[in-house]
Amino acid sequence: MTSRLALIQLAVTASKEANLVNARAKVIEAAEKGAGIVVLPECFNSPYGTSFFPKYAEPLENGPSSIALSNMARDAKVYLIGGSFPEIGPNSKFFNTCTIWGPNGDRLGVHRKVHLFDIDIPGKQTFKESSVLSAGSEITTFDSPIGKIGVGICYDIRFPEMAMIAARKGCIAMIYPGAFNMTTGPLHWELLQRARAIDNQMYVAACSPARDETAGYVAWGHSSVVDPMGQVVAKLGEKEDIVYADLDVAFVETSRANIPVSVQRRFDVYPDVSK
Ligand SMILES: O=C(O)CCC(=O)C(=O)O
Repeated sequence: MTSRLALIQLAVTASKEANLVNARAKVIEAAEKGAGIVVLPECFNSPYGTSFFPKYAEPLENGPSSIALSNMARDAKVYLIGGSFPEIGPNSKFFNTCTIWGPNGDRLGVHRKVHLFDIDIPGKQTFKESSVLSAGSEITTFDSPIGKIGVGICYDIRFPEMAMIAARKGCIAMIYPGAFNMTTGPLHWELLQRARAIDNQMYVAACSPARDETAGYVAWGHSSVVDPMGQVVAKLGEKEDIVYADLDVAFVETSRANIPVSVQRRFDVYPDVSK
């Protein structure tokens, strides 16, 4: 069983309306090229930055981005992992939120970024999402025609537990809308995808916005797909583009059977890794 995955490395602008129009055109193009599962990047409809989150935030129910994403998924007849957008949620709290849509336009899942991006590499990259955002607290999976798929957002990829739990719940892929930067991108973007893929013998894909050198936060780009043996099977440069890869469930099964680490774990030795 296979399905073609498309990652849309969208050129995000300051105009939410223009971003939604561009995203729609690209989702339809990906579907015409045979994609059954389509992914948009983190903050696909707004610039990425704490000052932008409250300005661009919208509710989950009947906000312009949710309506546009539902229509895109329905009109293109695809499973759509709708990147993320700043959400104004319960008690007026802000979240970095990914919505997942089915080919009939129904919402299949919601992932609120669990691990907020708070880092400080002096002189290079400082960011504090927690100054504005609240964190989600759920591991998110949804059912696709080729099996369960897990969803995280960007910094979530640094936390192996999330992908491991998703894999142990039966996921065959983890998909991360993300926007690494010019410091951590070259160091860790691909390595983390390959690490999570090998840890769990699953496909891992990460979808970035295109690089905009004029933006306050410059995204690394390089949206890519890694297979269950840890090989990079598709990778973009930094410009706006779409990359495709066929997800093959049989390859997940063979990888897990050939190197059976998932059934060799010694939970008797490490029942709780927090200790
Ligand atoms: O982990 C990183 O280096 C980057 C994470 C990030 O940009 C994000 O979570 O939005």
